[in-house]
Amino acid sequence: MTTTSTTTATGTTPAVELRETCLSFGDRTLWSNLNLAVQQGEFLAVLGPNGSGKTSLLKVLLGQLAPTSGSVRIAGTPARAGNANVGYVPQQRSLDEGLPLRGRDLVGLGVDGQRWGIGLRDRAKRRAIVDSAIAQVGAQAYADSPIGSMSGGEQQRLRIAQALVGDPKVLLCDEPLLSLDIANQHRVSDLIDRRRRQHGTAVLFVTHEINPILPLVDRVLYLVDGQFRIGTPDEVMTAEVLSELYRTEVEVLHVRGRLVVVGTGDAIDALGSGGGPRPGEGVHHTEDHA
Ligand SMILES: Nc1ncnc2c1ncn2[C@@H]1O[C@H](COP(=O)(O)OP(=O)(O)OP(=O)(O)O)[C@@H](O)[C@H]1O
Repeated sequence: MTTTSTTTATGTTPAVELRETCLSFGDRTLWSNLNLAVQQGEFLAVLGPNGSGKTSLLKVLLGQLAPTSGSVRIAGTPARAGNANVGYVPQQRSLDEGLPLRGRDLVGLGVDGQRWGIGLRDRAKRRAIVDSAIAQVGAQAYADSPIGSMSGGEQQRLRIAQALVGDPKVLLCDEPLLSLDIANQHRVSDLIDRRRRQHGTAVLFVTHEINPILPLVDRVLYLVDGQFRIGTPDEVMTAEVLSELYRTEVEVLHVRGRLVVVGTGDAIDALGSGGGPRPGEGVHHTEDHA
């Protein structure tokens, strides 16, 4: 296993670095020989069909899952659970309406779980940190309301505030736009984009839909059935590359600045890729969530 971290041409340590990483469950390999350095402020979209290992990759970076082999570093140190350098926006679950938790309490959980402690003398500092995180996502108007009474978009902004409250170097987002309308998709993705530009936070953004974030994406990691490709959207989102990955003929159309990926459901099912796209989705990336 590698023990040292590389530096880039500009002398900075990558925010995320995987070297010769492999993840297997039993005889199923999700990926192997994965080499990836994500730089500070870089926006990496992680794409792939259901079951291809996107969430598992985030779990490896969170230190919740050990890779089968290879090394995983966050800001130069081995990945480990509870790392203050990592902020995490989990897959959206709708929060229980009866949950006795205000928006600011949810954000505060991010403080308590990180480096700040909860002693009495820290209260003023803690409040200032939480207020600042709430302001950064523009959630002041509803931060004192019960979380269960908020809309999906409002809840999602507060989840992002929770993930950012410890000022992490890496932000991991698991389908953060799911079930949001287009206006809220834009608000949430703009927030994340502003953060990485202003603070140099690296973003790994798992999604089934690249179009809502296409203008923000520096590179794509596309996982399919044990294979992967890494490159700019122009390099990876091509008929040639995706047909090779999916092992079937896939077309990529450019329609009014959007990418439309077309394949047949039958052919995708035939891949046996641990699930494939959801019923009726084809190869996905076809429409925004409306
Ligand atoms: N702890 C585990 N033990 C065994 N198999 C697992 C474990 N965790 C995940 N898997 C399997 O690994 C595969 C990848 O799961 P993962 O959740 O990473 O996929 P995904 O790409 O995020 O899928 P989706 O798009 O549906 O969220 C799945 O087939 C899953 O059942």
